[in-house]
Amino acid sequence: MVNDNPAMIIAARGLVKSFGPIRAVDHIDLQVEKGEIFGLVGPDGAGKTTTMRMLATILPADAGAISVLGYDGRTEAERIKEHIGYMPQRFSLYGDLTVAENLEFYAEIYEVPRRLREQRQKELLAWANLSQHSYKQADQLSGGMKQKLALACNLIHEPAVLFLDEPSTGVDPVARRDFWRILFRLREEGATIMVSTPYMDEAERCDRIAFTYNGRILTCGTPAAVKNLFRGQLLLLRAETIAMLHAARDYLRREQLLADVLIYGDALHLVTDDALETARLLPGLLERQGIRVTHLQPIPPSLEDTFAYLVRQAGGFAGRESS
Ligand SMILES: Nc1ncnc2c1ncn2[C@@H]1O[C@H](COP(=O)(O)OP(=O)(O)OP(=O)(O)O)[C@@H](O)[C@H]1O
Repeated sequence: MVNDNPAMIIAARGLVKSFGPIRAVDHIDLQVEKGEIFGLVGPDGAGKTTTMRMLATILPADAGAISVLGYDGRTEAERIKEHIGYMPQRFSLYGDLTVAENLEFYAEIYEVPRRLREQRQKELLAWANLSQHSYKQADQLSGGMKQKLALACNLIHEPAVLFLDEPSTGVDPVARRDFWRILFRLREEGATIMVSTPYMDEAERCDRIAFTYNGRILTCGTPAAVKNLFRGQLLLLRAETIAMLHAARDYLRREQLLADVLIYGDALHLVTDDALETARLLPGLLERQGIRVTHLQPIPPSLEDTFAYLVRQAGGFAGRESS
């Protein structure tokens, strides 16, 4: 039995999916409790979309078992579809239809009884702050409004479980915060939400996360518990110029003086066994390479540092170069 714990709203065991030679999902197990916001977190190509599509019963798995709301993914996919909302990465709003017409369209798709539609649409428009825009064509909305309308379309049938695939991609930070406020409200109302994201600030907002990489789950837990897995000490380093920062990264990587060297915007994160000793020796060492250090201090690990650490432990490279 894939789900022997009734508190688990979403459960997967041994999920596998390949596309030709590519193993997109490689034996994934996960369990999501009622009322959780659960994040599938990882870089492009990690397998988040494929996992979510299997859980939403849109894509058959090659192997493994799924249960959503106690329904079996193999034999009761139609029941699952009735009770979930699934918002794919490129969710189709109809640009030439108005906001209200889009909601009506999805009410039809989700077979919401006609007598309930008007009331639900009104509530959702108010709830998403879109009431004054209901006459506008979807194409005329801002990115954040489009995203809220897309979410509203997926809530028209009042699903108990929501699958949101990278809902914040391409949305500005203010709209993203706004969107998360809506997700928190949905959680309060009892919804269970699975959201995929490559962004660590979004991962921090989840109740629990699963770090995904190369089709596998590296670890799963609360953001705080996941950060606790980091081993080593971290230093943040800034240099006089960005060119010097890059030179420092190249030098430290070449000489393999540290466990890891990652660039984060205008700073390096240095992973070391002994932060004090590294901080004592490094400025002089870099000075001799013509690199002037302006800032060097110990910092606690972020989720991003922990992800890079876990990928390293798994023998991979997180590939984070956000400079
Ligand atoms: N229909 C498909 N045909 C062939 N390969 C696919 C298909 N769908 C996904 N893949 C491959 O499977 C792997 C996982 O892709 P997936 O889209 O699940 O990852 P992701 O973590 O959601 O990343 P992204 O954010 O880029 O969508 C990738 O290597 C991808 O190229």
